[in-house]
Amino acid sequence: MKDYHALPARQEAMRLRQQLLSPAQPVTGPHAGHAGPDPHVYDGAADQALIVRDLPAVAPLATLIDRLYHAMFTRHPYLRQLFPESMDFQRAHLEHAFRFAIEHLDRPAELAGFCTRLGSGHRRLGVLPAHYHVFEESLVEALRATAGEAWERETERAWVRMHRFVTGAMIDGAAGTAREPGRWRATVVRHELRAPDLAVLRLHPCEPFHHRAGQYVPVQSPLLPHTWRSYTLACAPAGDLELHVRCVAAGGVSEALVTRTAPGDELHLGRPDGDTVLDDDLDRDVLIVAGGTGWATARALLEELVRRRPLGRTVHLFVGARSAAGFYDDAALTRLEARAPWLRVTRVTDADGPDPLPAALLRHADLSDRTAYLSGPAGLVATAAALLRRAGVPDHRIRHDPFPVGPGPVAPSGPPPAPGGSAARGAARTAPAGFPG
Ligand SMILES: NC(=O)C1=CN([C@@H]2O[C@H](COP(=O)(O)OP(=O)(O)OC[C@H]3O[C@@H](n4cnc5c(N)ncnc54)[C@H](O)[C@@H]3O)[C@@H](O)[C@H]2O)C=CC1
Repeated sequence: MKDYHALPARQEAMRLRQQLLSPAQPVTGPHAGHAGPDPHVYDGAADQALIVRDLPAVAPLATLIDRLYHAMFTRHPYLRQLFPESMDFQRAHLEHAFRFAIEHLDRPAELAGFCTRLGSGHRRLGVLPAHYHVFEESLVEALRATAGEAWERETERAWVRMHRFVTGAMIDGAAGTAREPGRWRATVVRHELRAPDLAVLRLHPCEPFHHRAGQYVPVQSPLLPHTWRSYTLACAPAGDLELHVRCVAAGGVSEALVTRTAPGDELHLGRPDGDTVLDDDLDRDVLIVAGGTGWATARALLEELVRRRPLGRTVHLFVGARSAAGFYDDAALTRLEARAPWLRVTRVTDADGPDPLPAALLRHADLSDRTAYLSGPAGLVATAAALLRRAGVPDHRIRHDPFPVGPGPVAPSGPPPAPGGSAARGAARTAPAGFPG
């Protein structure tokens, strides 16, 4: 039955992909009719140079994006219903996605890999390949309206090629996962308030759901249609799922999950993602640094380590909270400690002095020869990553999730603008996907 649905979806994706990449595919306006980029020979560096050169003509990107959405919803009003009521988060994400694509255009293989994953994840949003064409028309309209008379058509063609390159990879990603559901349903089976602003939720997936320890998952509550936020799953794969959610602001998904969700409610989950996972071969000691609800990642990794028994290896966990009461899941940590003789735990609170987690790390004699997993507030992750790099840990052995979306300059090449300097390249470090909370 699943195959029955997967086949037409795959055929439709292939047809639209071919159409998008076809030389005969018209682009709106008088300069229509250029070839779309072949992903294998695409000269992203040349397009990047053109786009970056003429970026001031379409700046600020926020205005360009306003015009793009305006054009899209004017031409196709039905598309508005695919988006959340407030478009603020969406606009910020799209701006970040543009910056990310432009910055990575001179590394097409890396960009394509990222977009393939993004496309798989976008299936949960109900995005169809046909929507990408509508988006392209709206993009071109917005570019022309923003740049005015001075607009270079060659630069426009570079934008269109970039868009087609990105969407081609996204369509491939969506087609490659067409056998999976685009989203999963999960029932809340337990909801515990561990602090007035912090809840631990236990979820029972209604369909088979596969993730790896340390990955995050986009979550949608029926209380906020079309709004998704990512949370790290605080468990190794073993049936039910656990989320640790701190409510940071009113009106968002976190508030809905903490204050307005109860057992019996149904949530939607997107495809799990993230590279903060254990290597297949545990070939060196492990260091885990977790602050606040970043403990969710640490707990998942530790559960997996207990299952795999890292013989001959040690694992050192540095876990931090603002105060002793902030160790909201200490019973679980104590249980894990009892089962793991190879585990050493250092608990710190802000009463231990300024920047207690980084300070505790510095006191730890040897940081160099290990694989490190970092999770929690972005400032903490950036500081810890910088300390580890200074201690000689190579980038590919410093694992953490992408930093939250934020504005930044578009640079023609080099690493994404992560706080604390260049970041590990094994995974996307600043990314248009939602940052797990
Ligand atoms: N996969 C991941 O990386 C995950 C990230 N998070 C993020 O973690 C954060 C957790 O927030 P809370 O629980 O409110 O944490 P919190 O603000 O209560 O801080 C927890 C610990 O981190 C330390 N810390 C905070 N900011 C720091 C900084 N700039 N530099 C050095 N140390 C710092 C504190 O001293 C404390 O020990 C949220 O922003 C959430 O989005 C949460 C879960 C998973």
